[in-house]
Amino acid sequence: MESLCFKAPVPSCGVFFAGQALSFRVGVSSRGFSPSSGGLRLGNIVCKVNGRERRKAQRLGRSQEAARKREEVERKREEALIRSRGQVASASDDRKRKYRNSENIIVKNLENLYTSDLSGVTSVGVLQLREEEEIPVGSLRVKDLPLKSKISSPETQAHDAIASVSEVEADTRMEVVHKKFTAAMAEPLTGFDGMSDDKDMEWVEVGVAEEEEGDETVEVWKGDLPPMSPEEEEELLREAEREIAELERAASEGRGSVSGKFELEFESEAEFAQEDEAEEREEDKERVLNKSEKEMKLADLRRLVQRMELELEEESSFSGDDPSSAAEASSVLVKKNKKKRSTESDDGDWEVIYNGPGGNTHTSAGNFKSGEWNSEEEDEEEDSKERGIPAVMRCFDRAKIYVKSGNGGNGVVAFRREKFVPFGGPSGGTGGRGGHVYIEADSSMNSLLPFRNKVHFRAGRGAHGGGKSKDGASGTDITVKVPPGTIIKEAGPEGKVLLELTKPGQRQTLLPGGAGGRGNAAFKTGRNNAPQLAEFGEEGPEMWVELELKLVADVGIVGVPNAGKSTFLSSVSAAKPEIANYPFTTLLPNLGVVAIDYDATMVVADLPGLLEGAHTGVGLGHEFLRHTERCRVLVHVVDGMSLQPEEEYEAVRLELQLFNPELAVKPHIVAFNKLDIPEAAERWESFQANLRSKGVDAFCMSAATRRGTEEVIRAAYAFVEEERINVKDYPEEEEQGVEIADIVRKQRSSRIEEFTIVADKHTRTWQVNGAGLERFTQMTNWEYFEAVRRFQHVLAASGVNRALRDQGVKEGDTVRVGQLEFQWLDSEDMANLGEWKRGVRGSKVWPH
Ligand SMILES: Nc1nc2c(ncn2[C@@H]2O[C@H](COP(=O)(O)OP(=O)(O)OP(=O)(O)O)[C@@H](O)[C@H]2O)c(=O)[nH]1
Ligand SMILES: [Mg+2]
Repeated sequence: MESLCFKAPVPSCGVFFAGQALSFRVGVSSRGFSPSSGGLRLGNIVCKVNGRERRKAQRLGRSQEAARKREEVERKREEALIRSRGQVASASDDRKRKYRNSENIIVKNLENLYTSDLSGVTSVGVLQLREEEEIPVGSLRVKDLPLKSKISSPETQAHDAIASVSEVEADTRMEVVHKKFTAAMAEPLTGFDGMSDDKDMEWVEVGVAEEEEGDETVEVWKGDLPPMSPEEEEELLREAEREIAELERAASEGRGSVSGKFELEFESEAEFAQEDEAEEREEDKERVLNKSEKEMKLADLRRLVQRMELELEEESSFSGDDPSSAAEASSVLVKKNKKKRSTESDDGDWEVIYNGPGGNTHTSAGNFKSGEWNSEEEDEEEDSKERGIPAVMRCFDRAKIYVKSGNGGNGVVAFRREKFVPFGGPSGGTGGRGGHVYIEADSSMNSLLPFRNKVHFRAGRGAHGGGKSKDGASGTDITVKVPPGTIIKEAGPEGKVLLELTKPGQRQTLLPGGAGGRGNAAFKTGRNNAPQLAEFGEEGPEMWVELELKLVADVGIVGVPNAGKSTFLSSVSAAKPEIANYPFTTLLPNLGVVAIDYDATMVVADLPGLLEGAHTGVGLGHEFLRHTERCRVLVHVVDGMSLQPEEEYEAVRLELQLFNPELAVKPHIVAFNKLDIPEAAERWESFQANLRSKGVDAFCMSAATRRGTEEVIRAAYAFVEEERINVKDYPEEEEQGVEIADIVRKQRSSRIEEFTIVADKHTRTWQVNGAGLERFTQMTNWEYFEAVRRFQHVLAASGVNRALRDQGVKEGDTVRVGQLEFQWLDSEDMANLGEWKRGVRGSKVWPH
């Protein structure tokens, strides 16, 4: 918003602030204006200090504060003078009165401006608001600007304005004067064309009314002015003058305040300083107090935590036979898992042992030779704190790894030098290709836990070519071993599935290694029989991939915690999962192979228990249900000791459905467990009847005594067989995945003519994108002149130069191809390449 400023010879000049350039708005909002920062000022002008001045003021610091206080005194004196003129009877804080006062001052000032001798006025200033800092002042400093002819004779105009409104009622008169004034001033402002120097500034006192927040216009107070006789006015003036004189005396003597009608105050600078220091001390004391309080609180908290930890330890040492709630068990769980021990034998076998509550141990074991296994207790603790579940559970079936295939070896420039063989010809060999990254399903692995410790997999780089036409050796390939059932995805939220390894021994190329760079022997042609250029080896691609394990099992055992799932698995297979009488004994899925009739086998997976609300994260959540997705049949073990087995059954079914509707339609067998216990046997009849009414046939068994388990297994096997016939073996899933190696190969063979140009006209940068061109740029060895020339030729032949010219590239613009940046030169003569032409063939020195 533009603002008005005036320059006038100033009949009654107000306070001067040395060196402060201020800008203001007529009718500026009073937002940010606080009475405490200066109170109601003469005329209530709200000003904004421009940035430079504000910074200056900040630098001035304390002296500025002192100056402000001096201004305060001055201001009060001004106020006293005004009041003494009879416009306001007392120095009350009443807002309405203040308002009335300021409005009157506006009119007064405007009238002054019009009626006073403005023959000396040479300019009208317009200042722009810059900083959002408002300070109230009573006077304005304006900038010198050429005054338009319209108000070059302000005397007559002002007289006219006053004359025309003299008959109007007193209260509306203000409005009219104000309007006229604004109209008169509006026009010259449009001619504003800049500001002059500070030294040309002068001061004028112009009142501006305080405006209500958000209100656009200046409010004009309407009402009766308190009538005052000339004698009263004079009396008031004399009184004010007396007090001012007294105040000045007090100030010169360095005394405190002067109490009178206007309650003026004055403090010497020394007093200011003293007061400030006292305040600071007070503040410091407060800070110290707060600090000690905080420390006390912190110590209290620490004690509380220690006590809780002790309690937790006591709690967690309860006997294994004690039944306890799920919540208790899971709270103990995290604590107990800290007692992890992991070992690794020399031949790559690994074993992780968890000391569960009640003295039970859970063991996971496997073999991997590619990865190193180290126990990282502290890391795990931190992880478990972060996510609420032990890291080992999170890392069981998920991992994120980095793979990079090897770079190709560089080609070399060499010539055959042999006695009696002049001009032996080029003999620079080609670099070897970089190593590939393979991925293989290893049946000896059953989790992705090894990837907790080894994340980066890099294949070896190809050896450089040699003289005598020797090609470099290929880089060493590496194989990332994963358990069967692993899905390999691109990292990221929308990562595509790249591969799926389901069968043991299945092996795929994940990333092919970079090609070796050609040596100069490869560039020999009829026209150039002594080429002096070679290529760099191609960089091997790198990427982050996410691994996700879905166990490959024929049968999945589901059910609530403590139903006897692990007991069932142990009774039907040779697997030895942890069995204990508390919920969530099983934290990671266990696999077991069940042999039926000697020749038929099937894999059974025992999964961690499910609770109602698992999909919202209750208990261990339903994360592990992912592993049942590949199962052909589900065995639902129902806890016979449960008070309401039917409801329990329904809850688990619902959780299955919520996780994946496909799971709910999978064939499933209901096995009512713990039939050896009389209470359970009592419930069996009603349970069976209940399920039958729903069309489900339930089995009953006692996993502990192995009674009835065979029937369950046979029923499950029948389903498995049926499914096997329906779906001939595993569907060819690996064919569906996106072969990343194919993508890489395709990119490599992409043509250099296929490119796009992205122009940033602002920075004059041209980005040329194209897989073929980028590969070519990366492989160009800039050490050789011929390579540089070849690059230029390729740019021309591929149409890049023409396309850039068509799009308006100019001399000096930046052109980027892949990772390289060039400057565009219009001349065809290749500028500094001229050096090369002067017979520096074969030099490896760039002509800088
Ligand atoms: N009497 C009797 N007890 C059983 C039977 N099956 C399991 N149990 C007991 O039930 C308790 C829990 O058995 P688990 O096999 O650990 O149960 P789970 O379903 O694997 O439990 P989570 O792994 O915690 O989900 C153990 O104390 C078993 O001894 C059974 O058929 N009869
Ligand atoms: Mg279990």
